[in-house]
Amino acid sequence: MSARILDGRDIARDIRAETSLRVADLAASAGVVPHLVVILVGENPASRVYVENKARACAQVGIKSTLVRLDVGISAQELICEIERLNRSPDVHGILVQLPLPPHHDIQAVLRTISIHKDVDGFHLYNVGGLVVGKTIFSPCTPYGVMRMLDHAAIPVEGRNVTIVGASNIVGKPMALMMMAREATVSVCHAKTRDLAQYTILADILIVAAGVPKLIGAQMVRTGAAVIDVGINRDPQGKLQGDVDFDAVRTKASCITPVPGGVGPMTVTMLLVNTVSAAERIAANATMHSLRRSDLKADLSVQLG
Ligand SMILES: NC(=O)C1=CN([C@@H]2O[C@H](COP(=O)(O)OP(=O)(O)OC[C@H]3O[C@@H](n4cnc5c(N)ncnc54)[C@H](OP(=O)(O)O)[C@@H]3O)[C@@H](O)[C@H]2O)C=CC1
Ligand SMILES: Nc1nc(=O)c2c([nH]1)NC[C@@H]1CN(c3ccc(C(=O)N[C@@H](CCC(=O)O)C(=O)O)cc3)C=[N+]21
Ligand SMILES: [Mg+2]
Repeated sequence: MSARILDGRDIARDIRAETSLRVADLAASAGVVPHLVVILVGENPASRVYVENKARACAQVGIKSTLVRLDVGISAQELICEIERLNRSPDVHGILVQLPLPPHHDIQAVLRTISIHKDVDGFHLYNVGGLVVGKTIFSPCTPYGVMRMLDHAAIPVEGRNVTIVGASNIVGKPMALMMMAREATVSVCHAKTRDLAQYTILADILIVAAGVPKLIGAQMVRTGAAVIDVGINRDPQGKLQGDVDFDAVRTKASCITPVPGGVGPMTVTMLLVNTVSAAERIAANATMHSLRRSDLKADLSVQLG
């Protein structure tokens, strides 16, 4: 068997085309251009690549994007002030703080400062909690992108065994919650899991987000499984690879995502989708209540919260 390749760039292209139409509608109906602000603290080279990808993708669909670069030594107070300024700005619809942050910042405290209505990463405590009870405003982009890939490929989720390798706040845990919401049977593995293979071999859908090259070999995969590789690992030559031994596993899986060109482009695309949704929600609310600019923030929390 040779697995069908799930092409994230191809699926992303279709979703971006729909997203461009939503951007055009919003301009026509409300005169609003969706605007994403990305905050980058310090000089992490990997973060720079991602941030550039995001800016390029925004431009493609007509979303305005602004990069706010802050010095690595910025204080927690200054960072929080900057976020509060963006929360109040009526022409900003999405705010993303690129992770990781320098170690002297309390990431949860920073993320909680972002208005829940502009939290296009879905990382605010409110949106994380919303995932548990089925009431999020924004779903986190990577797990949301994985769901959209599976749906696009008509891979059923309900009642299936889903194993997730990796339990981070930004990928593994929200992925597990989204899979539970779709009535999958979910196992979540992490670095302390004993005998990883006994869980991976059960999976109808195996999702890997550990950051360990070639963690998953063919012998760990059930024949006919769908294998989703979230991992991004850069070798010393700068070449990207995932967490799955692609050449070995593709002979056993029924479908598999490549790296690059799999989940990565979907993540960026879901950020675009969330940013347009944010702009649509804010524009609708502004129209409904004819808000004065200075009242925007307070009113949103009452009317939409
Ligand atoms: N394609 C995309 O769009 C994105 C890709 N990524 C990539 O996905 C990977 C994971 O990212 P992220 O979740 O942020 O990473 P983290 O480092 O925050 O989390 C990694 C998780 O994997 C677990 N883990 C580490 N080693 C093993 C192992 N040998 N066996 C089983 N589990 C293990 C860790 O366990 P423990 O909790 O016990 O430490 C942890 O839960 C990275 O390669 C990252 O670059 C991330 C975001 C988006
Ligand atoms: N606040 C925040 N939100 C994030 O969503 C976030 C973050 N911080 N920190 C880092 C991780 C990582 N991440 C990726 C995004 C795009 C690709 C991507 O586009 N990958 C391309 C290749 C990119 C390349 O060439 O390096 C691909 O897989 O084809 C990968 C990884 C988002 N993250
Ligand atoms: Mg197509």
